[in-house]
Amino acid sequence: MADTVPLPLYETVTIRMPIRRASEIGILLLLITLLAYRILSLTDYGLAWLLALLCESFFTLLWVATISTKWTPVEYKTYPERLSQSVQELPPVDMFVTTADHVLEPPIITVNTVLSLLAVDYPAHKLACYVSDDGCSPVTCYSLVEASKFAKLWVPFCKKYKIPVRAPFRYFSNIDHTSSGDGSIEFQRERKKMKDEYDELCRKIKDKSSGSWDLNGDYSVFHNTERRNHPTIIKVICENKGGVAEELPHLVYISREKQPHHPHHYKAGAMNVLTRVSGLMTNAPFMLNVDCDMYVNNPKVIRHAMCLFLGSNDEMETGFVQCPQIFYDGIKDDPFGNQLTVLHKYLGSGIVGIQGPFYGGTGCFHRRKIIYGLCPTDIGKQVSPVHANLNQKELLKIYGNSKLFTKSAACALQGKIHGFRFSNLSDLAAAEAGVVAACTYEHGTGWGTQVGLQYGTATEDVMTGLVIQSRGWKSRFCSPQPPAFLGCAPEGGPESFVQQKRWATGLTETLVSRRSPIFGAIYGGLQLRQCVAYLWVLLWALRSIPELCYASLPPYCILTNSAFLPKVGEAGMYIYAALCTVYAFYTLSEYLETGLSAREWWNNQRMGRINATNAWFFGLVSVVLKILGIAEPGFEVTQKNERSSDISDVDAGRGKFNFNESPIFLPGTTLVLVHFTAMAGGDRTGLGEWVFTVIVMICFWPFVRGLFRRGKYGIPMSTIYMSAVLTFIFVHLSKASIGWLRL
Ligand SMILES: O=c1ccn([C@@H]2O[C@H](COP(=O)(O)OP(=O)(O)O[C@H]3O[C@H](CO)[C@@H](O)[C@H](O)[C@H]3O)[C@@H](O)[C@H]2O)c(=O)[nH]1
Ligand SMILES: [Mn+2]
Repeated sequence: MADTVPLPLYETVTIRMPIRRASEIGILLLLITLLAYRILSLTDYGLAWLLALLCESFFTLLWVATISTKWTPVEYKTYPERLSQSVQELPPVDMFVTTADHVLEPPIITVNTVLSLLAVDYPAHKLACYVSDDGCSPVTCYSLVEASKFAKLWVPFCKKYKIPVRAPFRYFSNIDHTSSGDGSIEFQRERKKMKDEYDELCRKIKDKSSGSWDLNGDYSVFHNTERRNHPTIIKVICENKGGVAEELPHLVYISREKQPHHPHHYKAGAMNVLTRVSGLMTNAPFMLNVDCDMYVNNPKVIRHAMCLFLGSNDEMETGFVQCPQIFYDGIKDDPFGNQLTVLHKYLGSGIVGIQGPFYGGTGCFHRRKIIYGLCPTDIGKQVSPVHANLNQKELLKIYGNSKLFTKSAACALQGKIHGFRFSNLSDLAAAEAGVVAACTYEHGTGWGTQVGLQYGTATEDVMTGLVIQSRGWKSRFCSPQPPAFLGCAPEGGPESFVQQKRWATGLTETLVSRRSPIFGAIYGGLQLRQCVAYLWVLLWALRSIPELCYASLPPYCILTNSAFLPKVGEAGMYIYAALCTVYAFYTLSEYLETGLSAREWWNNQRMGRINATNAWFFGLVSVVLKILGIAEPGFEVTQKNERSSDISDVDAGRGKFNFNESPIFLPGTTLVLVHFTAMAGGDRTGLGEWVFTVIVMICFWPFVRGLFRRGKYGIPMSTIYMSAVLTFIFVHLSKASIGWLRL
């Protein structure tokens, strides 16, 4: 019988969107026509006209970057059921979960993520789950110990009945999981038992979280520890000693050493410790990284990712595999614009079609050797690939002073899957793992620069992905149905801003660093269009300047009786109106095509303006302060809430815009006050400026309302006073500028 060729593990699907492309070019032509019109009539108008020209030039460049990024969208279809024909043995995977604060990130959320990982549909003896706790919390550790006991019942139950969602809080919530189980009496009985056991687990965790408890026995190591000052604590909670596929994967708790004056590099530092400890313990060739709030929603996810890794002949094609970030229990119509559905769909699939998706920090599978700094050109070489011909001494310098670890790293770099593996995790935990988790271990080594996740940015994910792609690696996107992972998006208000500000800070830090995509494209292996795609994202914070400026032009014009828009009846007005109309329909159609509402489109447009002028602006400010050496930006963790879908949005007040004392709300409040002042006491000017003012006011409606409310839904008086002062200065300067310009 002739050998049958195994079917491909994945297919590449090119998405064609001719109408979209035509509209994108149409918008570009309108933008260019508008710029030309502005330049030709520059001498007839004043300062406002020139500022508008500068802002619109910036927007046009961004649009060019948008078109380039969206131009060749691609999708992958994976076939995990074909793996058994093509692959003799599935490779091991080390799974990392990071948590940082048991108050902001309640342990039950981390527990659910861990349970969903332990229960994935993959041979258990090929898996190990490592949890990093930057909060050094005995409650988190206790929760994991209790969770591992529950897992002994939960995992077999999930596998026996092919439960579709293996995070218990979701499975037991009111969401319809009718397809699960076989409906038999036996199933009903077991399900009831699971539910009782899970409730008991929740109760135990809640008890420990609410009261103080005697830290004795297993938990005495947490005695006298502080978040920022404690020795390394490593606990092997569960060990699959016999290497049995049907048992549970290893589960290890790690709280790395912290000392007050040692930088710990936030999540990147935690991930690097996880990489090293797991390198000593299991050294799997693939590593999966999830945030504590991102549970596995598709139990076959590792198999889907393996289709992409193992299905292509060239390793260079799949340096890492990223799954989309999708959020559960999003608020209806996405009032805070933080679900990013449309952004991921259109811009995301465009990037997938260039050099592959960015590393998004969670839901990502890496080849271990890539995190160790391997370049695609060095695959298969015997020596360390960071620089060719490294001897043991130089290796120790890059990877740190642990011979055992460098040995394990050398195995990983050379692609020897089982080259190095300890049989007894617990013995090892006491010794070498403690060494590599110490806070001084990285001193003078390549961690955070040459190897591991990158330091020096609040968005270590984007920068690390950029460094990998600058070395010439490509990445792949894994988007199975149902979605691979689901996570928490901030509830809105201040938290959402904190996150946007952190991202804007981190992206700007990356932009101005020596890792900048521009260098990556000139000196490294970053493709030109990939570089443009990175720039599109990294320019977020800088966008705040033209956005603020553009939004201030109408009140400026009303106050000074000047114009930044063509008058009604002039040719320029038609260009401008056509541009706005086509752009609005183009963006609206993206939402409707994705199955989202027009309301969501509007909410996202509005939040786009609000985020850019407030959170992104402060992101920029924090980078400027960092460069001036005044303040170092940190990593503010966002609050996660355990929700179940039966909370109604209205009851919980979700979706309502709330404020706090943070200066982040200053620009928005000032803009609104400036517009009010202009409307009340401005000179006459063109219709366009007035229409624009009304549009800005509608965009910033949450701020307008916030002015007249008190409590958490109102803008604090201190912010309003500050904004009033800024408004006074703006009005004064605007009036004064008339005189200056005449001189
Ligand atoms: O000192 C720290 C700070 C944070 N974290 C963890 O980092 C993850 C992300 O923190 P979160 O507050 O949820 O931030 P998000 O903005 O939701 O995270 C996105 O953006 C981050 C970069 O800003 C990436 O690190 C994340 O992977 C990505 O999901 C969480 O698991 C935290 O526990 C740590 O382990 N140590
Ligand atoms: Mn998060």
